[in-house]
Amino acid sequence: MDSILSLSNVSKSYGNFPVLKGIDLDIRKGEFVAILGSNGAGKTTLVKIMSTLSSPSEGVVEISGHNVADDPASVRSMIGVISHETHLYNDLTAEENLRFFGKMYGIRGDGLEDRINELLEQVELSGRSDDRVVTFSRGMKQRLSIARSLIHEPQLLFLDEPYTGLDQHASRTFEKVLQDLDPKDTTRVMVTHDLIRTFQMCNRVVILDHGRIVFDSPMSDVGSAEELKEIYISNVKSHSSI
Ligand SMILES: Nc1ncnc2c1ncn2[C@@H]1O[C@H](COP(=O)(O)OP(=O)(O)OP(=O)(O)O)[C@@H](O)[C@H]1O
Repeated sequence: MDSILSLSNVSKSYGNFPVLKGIDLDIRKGEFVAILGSNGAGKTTLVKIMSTLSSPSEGVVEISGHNVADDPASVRSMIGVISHETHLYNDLTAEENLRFFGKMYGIRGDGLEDRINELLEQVELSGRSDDRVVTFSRGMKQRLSIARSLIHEPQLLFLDEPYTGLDQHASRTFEKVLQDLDPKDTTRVMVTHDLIRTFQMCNRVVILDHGRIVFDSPMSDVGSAEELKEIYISNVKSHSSI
């Protein structure tokens, strides 16, 4: 399969403190990659660099052959990001938020309205489409943020602990949204601490420890969630987060 995301010798330091150290990673179209690691391992920093929200101190990031540093605008139209920050406007309604982001990506007319309705239904917010986001609970904001990230049908979706704030029902709804994405159309990279979900959903696992990749394997080579936990523990020097 073709490569969609490639990192060569990517490093990042904050002042004198190195957070990422010489990361080489190649992600192929259609993969669902989990990035695991303990608190402070550098996972969010890595995702921010992959998704153009932060620049590396050294190294090159390419998305579909575009160098992210030279051509961030082209790259942004190809990617979606779900993180702790919802990037929603509190004073706009759910529908107005999605319309705003859709237009930003150049989607217009009936196509945009259909897409908004489809996504609101998928994240089970159709009944609240005309309510302002300021009246939403945290979990509802997170669900709308999921719809926002998918409005332009991104080829590459980054998920940084996407289950934060979702209750059991909303987590299942979200899993269904994720599973309904055709892997041919959407490559996924997810940071998570949830080893059971990782084992069930992802087809590749990358473990980061102290800013380096210490394990990278297809999930088909991992026998069970229990085995994944053992692999995690044996590869991570401090494992307070599991
Ligand atoms: N803007 C910043 N300025 C200075 N240091 C930072 C900044 N952002 C992150 N760091 C530091 O970089 C290291 C890696 O942080 P990062 O958020 O990438 O970790 P993480 O693996 O995502 O952790 P967690 O599991 O807790 O979310 C931490 O030591 C953190 O304190």
